[in-house]
Amino acid sequence: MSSLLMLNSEPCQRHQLPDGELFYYPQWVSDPPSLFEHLQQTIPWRQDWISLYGKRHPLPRLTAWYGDPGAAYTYSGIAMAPQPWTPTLARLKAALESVAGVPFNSVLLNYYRHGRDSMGWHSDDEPELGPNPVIASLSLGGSRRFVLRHKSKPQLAKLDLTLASGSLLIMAAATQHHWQHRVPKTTKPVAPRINLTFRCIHRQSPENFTD
Ligand SMILES: O=C(O)CCC(=O)C(=O)O
Ligand SMILES: [Fe+2]
Repeated sequence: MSSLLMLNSEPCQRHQLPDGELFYYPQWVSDPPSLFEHLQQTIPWRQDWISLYGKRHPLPRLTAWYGDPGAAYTYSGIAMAPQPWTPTLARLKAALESVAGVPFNSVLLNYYRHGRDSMGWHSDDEPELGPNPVIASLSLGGSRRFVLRHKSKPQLAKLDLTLASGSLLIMAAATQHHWQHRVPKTTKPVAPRINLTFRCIHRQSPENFTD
């Protein structure tokens, strides 16, 4: 697998958002099609469901969750038990830690099969991610729009990015506190896409609470 993971960290585009910070590396993975195919074929993709007003709906994408034992996480109301790191995901994690300068202990993988798969407006601001989480987002396969909007200043323009195959987007500083993001559906024909978001889940230990 090592040939799949020759990684470049230049050039980097910095987007200094009001109340947030993004770094974008358009070509971070050297051979995106091979890494896409490897993950598409070896990850046990699963269909999750959410309950809305008592009715169950399939999430419009497939997911998988890997991480250190104990990095349990609740995502969109779904409790995710992490699977142990594969060699490929462990290598990606180590390389991303050195670019981002922070440790990661888990990764959420999303598989967008076609343009009707999507992710709605949200922030990655669950308490277990801590106050200013650094999130490293790797994209492979079809390019999709990734849109950000400020939560409390609607006068600020949305930031409309297209995440290319092999790109790395790092979201840092207070971005998750002040901004939401989404991957909208599209009626244009698009190739399947895999996105990986590396995160650090802080365990909620009893000594964190004072009474
Ligand atoms: O697919 C993407 O680019 C975004 C994924 C995302 O926002 C998430 O996993 O929280
Ligand atoms: Fe997100």
